[in-house]
Amino acid sequence: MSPNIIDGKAFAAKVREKVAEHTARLKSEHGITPGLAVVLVGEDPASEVYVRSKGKATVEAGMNSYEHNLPADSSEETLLELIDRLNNDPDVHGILVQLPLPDHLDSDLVINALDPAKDVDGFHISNVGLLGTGQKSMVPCTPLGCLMMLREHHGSLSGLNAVVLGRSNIVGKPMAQLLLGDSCTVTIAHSRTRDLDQVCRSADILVAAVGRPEMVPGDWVKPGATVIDVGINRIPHPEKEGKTRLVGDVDFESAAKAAGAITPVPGGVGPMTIACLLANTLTACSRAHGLAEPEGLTV
Ligand SMILES: Nc1nc2c(c(=O)[nH]1)N[C@@H](CN(C=O)c1ccc(C(=O)N[C@@H](CCC(=O)O)C(=O)O)cc1)CN2
Repeated sequence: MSPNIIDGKAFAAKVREKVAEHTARLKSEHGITPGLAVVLVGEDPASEVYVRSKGKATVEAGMNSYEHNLPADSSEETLLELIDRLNNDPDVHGILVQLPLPDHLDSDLVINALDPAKDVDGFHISNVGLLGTGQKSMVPCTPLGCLMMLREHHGSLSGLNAVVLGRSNIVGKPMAQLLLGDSCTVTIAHSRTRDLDQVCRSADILVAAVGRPEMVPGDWVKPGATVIDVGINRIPHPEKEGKTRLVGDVDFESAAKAAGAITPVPGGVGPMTIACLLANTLTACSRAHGLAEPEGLTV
């Protein structure tokens, strides 16, 4: 791998190894096995793949995995009943509802029905508020993974100009909070931002999370900047008819020439999302049992 590429796959493998070591210790010293319940509603093919990967990674880390697949036309009541059961199950330390949910279900209502202590996605309004006020919370997996990679690459982030392109509740907003927590000067930019190219060019750290394929060209990247590409976009393959190819929100080829460091897609942020889900499950389990939290696996 080229020297300026941040290898998310390798980084995620290290996080997963650390989680597995801590999990083994929890078992041998305390007789506790962390458990993660993943709820999937419907048959969205991408979501099915992610849920399978999460289950596999959970078992590989030595944790218990509980998968709940509900039909696409499930009622809100059915889903809320399941969440209530999982909230009250002492063997379940983490609960995740795979997104997006089918349109007839209110995602905010469903997420806010989770016990915040088991909300390993960090999407519950209590966790959002705790993160925003700098208190101990469950931290959303994708931004947490980005922060871990940035800390590893830079050491201290203090005083750096960070631009987060995208304002979603899942990535953009929590990412900005985390960078602020590490004393960056943070700008949240979006589709309505004026002179977006210049704003991006001011960034020492540029996090692209807009969900628009290859939207950020190389000449928006300040020479030497660190670029974190959160985008996962499937576009038609240029050479293979009927096939698709995965690209980020950044035009990798041109951006890699300007950047001091850059995450690729695939193999960058994506694998860290699942690694951080395991880290959050371990954190939730340790907190539930009043045990010391594993170091370096949360903020
Ligand atoms: N409840 C949640 N729903 C969703 C989340 C989430 O964090 N919580 N994030 C995304 C999907 N996601 C996990 O759920 C996810 C996306 C991508 C990857 C990943 O490893 N991507 C690979 C490429 C995989 C491929 O070939 O398709 C990569 O980038 O290298 C992991 C998890 C939406 N829903």
